[in-house]
Amino acid sequence: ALAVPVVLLILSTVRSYYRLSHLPGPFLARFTNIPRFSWVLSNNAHNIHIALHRRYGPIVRFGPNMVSIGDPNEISQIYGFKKPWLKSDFYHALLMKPSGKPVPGIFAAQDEEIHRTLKRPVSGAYSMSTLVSFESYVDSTMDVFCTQLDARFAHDSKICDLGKWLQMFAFDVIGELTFSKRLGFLETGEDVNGVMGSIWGAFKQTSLATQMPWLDFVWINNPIRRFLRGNGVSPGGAFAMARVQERRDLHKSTDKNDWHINERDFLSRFLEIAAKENVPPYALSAWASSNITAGSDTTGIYLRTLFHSLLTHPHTLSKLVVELDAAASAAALSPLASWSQTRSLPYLDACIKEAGRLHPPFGLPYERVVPAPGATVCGKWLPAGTVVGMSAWVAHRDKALYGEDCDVWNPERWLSGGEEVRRARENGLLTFGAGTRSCMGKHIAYLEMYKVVATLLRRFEFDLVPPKEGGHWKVENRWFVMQEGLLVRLRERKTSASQAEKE
Ligand code: HEM
Repeated sequence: ALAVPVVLLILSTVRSYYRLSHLPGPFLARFTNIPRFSWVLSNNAHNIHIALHRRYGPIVRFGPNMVSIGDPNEISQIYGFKKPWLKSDFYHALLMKPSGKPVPGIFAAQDEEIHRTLKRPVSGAYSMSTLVSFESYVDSTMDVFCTQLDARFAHDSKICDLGKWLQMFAFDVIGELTFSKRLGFLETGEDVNGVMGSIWGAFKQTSLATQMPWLDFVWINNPIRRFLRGNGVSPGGAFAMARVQERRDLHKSTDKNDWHINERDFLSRFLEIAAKENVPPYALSAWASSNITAGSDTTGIYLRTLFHSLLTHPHTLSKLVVELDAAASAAALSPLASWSQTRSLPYLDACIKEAGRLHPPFGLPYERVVPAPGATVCGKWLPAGTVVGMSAWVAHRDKALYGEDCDVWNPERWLSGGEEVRRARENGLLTFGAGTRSCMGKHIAYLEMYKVVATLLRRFEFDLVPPKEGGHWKVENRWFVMQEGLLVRLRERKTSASQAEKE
């Protein structure tokens, strides 16, 4: 009786082996997903992926049905706007399943119809033109951030875990923008209710399931394990839903017929849309929680890379500080830097681009499915149904595009080479994804980052704490490429502006 399934298994393995046998790659990966699962388990998948592409070339077979692409020229075919290729089952593993059943979300939706239904009504809220209306929320959080750094660390040589504080800033900004309420991390200096810890804990498991989506059923979301651990909503989701309820109660208790209870935060926009338009019941929670999960850690990781790179390359830090000081002396940069002021600082812009290139926050390929009848990618035919993906880490280390020194921090690369080269380099960036499913929060993330980097570097001086005092820089890839060990000592800078303010 066992013979039939065994024969079927052998036949299907042989068939899947031959479907893509014309592609190079590690031998075992032709038969099983275990290698790519183990790369993620090692916390170092991004570096393994880069090494494999350097060995085998721009197209590498990562699994029986998974192919990784490294050539930035293929971005438009795979992710383009014309006929977008659908997201693979990688994303199924990421869907929230509070009671076992997946709840659709903008980020992870595989079905184009569901994605459109969720995205269309709210996309205007994320556009460049809406951005300025969110600026005051970033300002109020930056103000708290600076006050806390000043009070806790600037007056003695106490060690500050700047990496943790940048992450807390990124979460609190999103709380402000979305709900007009910070999560309270900056005020307390702590991960209130374990929101940050629980997201990272979940990613440690789901990142593994993305490589073998059936694991999600047999292990992570196995009904027996779920029963044992209880259903429960994540602390981040609970925070979001509590804010929605609060706002609804407030709305009921006022006679106002609109949702503009306090300015125009995201929640007021979401509730207004949900009241006017015919949207599915899960839409509101999908919108309210996606800002926290997609927009907080990502921005925190990006900021850590930026500060770590500047502090380990002091000549680039000095150059940036000179640019900021010159702008301030020309009255073109306020103590709480404004978005419009920071947009005209070319070296700041180059540093921000370079941080996103060198250490993109997402560290696994963005997987898509080749549509019928198949497609030629990097000169090789891929039959319909093949899963292909590009990792930003691999694409951003394309030597032909970014230069021989692409493994190291060099903001100057964004200021040299002429307009055409710069444009091609920008188009090769996958930091925020590409095409129809690219990041909706990109402008918001830039708004936060340009402002906070300029503000902090004008106000404080930072010294890295050396490894012998605990400053061990450590990077762990579980889809988010998290860092640890950005420890600093800081003090207020004696700029002419701060002197004048004191006098
Ligand atoms: C530096 C910070 C950020 C980075 C690096 C980043 C990166 C990305 C990437 C790579 C994707 C596409 C992933 C894929 O194709 O699988 C994405 C999608 C998305 N991001 Fe971001 N993101 C950032 C900040 C934000 C912020 C601040 C928000 C919200 C306020 C946000 C909301 C979203 C949403 C809703 C999507 C799904 C879009 C769709 O599928 O249509 N992100 N992000």
